[in-house]
Amino acid sequence: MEHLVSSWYNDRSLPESYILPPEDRPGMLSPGKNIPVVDLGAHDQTDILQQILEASQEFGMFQVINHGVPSNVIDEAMSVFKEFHALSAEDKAIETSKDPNKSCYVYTSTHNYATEKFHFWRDGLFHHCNPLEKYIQFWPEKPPKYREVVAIYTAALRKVGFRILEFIAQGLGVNPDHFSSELGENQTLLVNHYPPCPDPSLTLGLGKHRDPVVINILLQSDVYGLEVFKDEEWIGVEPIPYAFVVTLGALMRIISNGKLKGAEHRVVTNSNLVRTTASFALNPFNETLIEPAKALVDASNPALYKSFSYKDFIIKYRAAASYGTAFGEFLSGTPD
Ligand SMILES: O=C(O)CCC(=O)C(=O)O
Ligand SMILES: [Fe+2]
Repeated sequence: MEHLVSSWYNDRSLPESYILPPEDRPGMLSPGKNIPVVDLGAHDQTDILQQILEASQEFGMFQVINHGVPSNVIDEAMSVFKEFHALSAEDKAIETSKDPNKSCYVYTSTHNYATEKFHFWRDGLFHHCNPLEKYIQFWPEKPPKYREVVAIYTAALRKVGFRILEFIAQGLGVNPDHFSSELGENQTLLVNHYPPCPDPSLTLGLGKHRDPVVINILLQSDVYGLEVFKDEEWIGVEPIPYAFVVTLGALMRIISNGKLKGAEHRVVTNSNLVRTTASFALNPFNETLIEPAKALVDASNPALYKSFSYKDFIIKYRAAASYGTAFGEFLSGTPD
C-alpha cells in the first residue's frame, strides 16, 4: 500500500528498482501498423463474425466501435476512475478494506511486488463485479458516485463481452453459449493508473504479459500506452475515442484447443500525462474447470491441454510471473 506510485512519484527520479534491462525497455514500433477495428453496429452479422474471427486469429486483439455503450456512461466511469486514483493513499486504503475476503483491493506493479525483480509504473484498483448485489457493498464510496456509475458501466460491458464471446464461439464452431455460463460469469474490474513517469525510456507501466482471463474489454483513455507483440514486433494501439480494446486472454488458448491465443501486450509510460485505463475481464469461477471445448476434440484433434481449475491456473500464473522481468512466457505449453 505504501508503495503506490501515485503516493511518491512527484518528488523522485526513477528508482533503480524500476529500471529494466535494456532488452525489456520500450523500443521501436513496427511503423504504420495497427490492430483491426471492428464496427459492432454494422448490419451484416456474418461479416462482423468474420472480422472478429480473423482479428482473433491474427492478433488476439482488436478494437470495437459502435458497441452500444453510451458515451456518457463511458465518460462518467472514466471520471470516477480518475477521481478514485486521485484520492490520498489513506482514503484508498479505507475505501478498499470493506471486504474481509478482499474482493476489492489496491496494489502496485504486479501481484508479486514483494518478489519481482523489477517493478512497473502502475497502480491498480481491483474488484469483483458479478453478482452485483454480492460485491457492490465492498466497492469504494469515494468518489460518492463510484458505485452508481460503475454498476451501470460494468452491466453494459458484460453485455458487450458476452456478445463478442458469442461471435468467437460461433467462429470456433462451438455452441454459441459456450462462454455464457461459468466460463465468463466471474467478472472483474481492474482500474489501472499510470502517473507521469520521470524516465519513460527506462521502464514500463506493465511488462509483456498475457491476461489471465478468458477475454478483457479495455477502456483506454485518450493517452497512448498500450502495445501488442506480433511477429516479433511491437505494434502501438492508437487510442480511438469511446472504443474498447478487446484482448483474448491466456485461457482462450486452452478452451479453443490451440486455435486462438491470448495477445501478448505491454504498457509504456509517458513523462507528462496521467493515464487511466479500465480492464473489465470475463473469467471463470475459481472451481470452474478449464479445458478444450468438447466440440473441438476428436480422434484426429486430440486435446492439447489437460483440464484444471481456474484457481490452479491463477496460482501457476502468478508463480511463473515472479521470475524474469515481466510476467514471463506463461502458457506456451501445458501447465503441469
Ligand atoms: O492499461 C492498459 O492499456 C492495459 C492494461 C493491461 O494490460 C491489463 O490490465 O492487463
Ligand atoms: Fe493486460
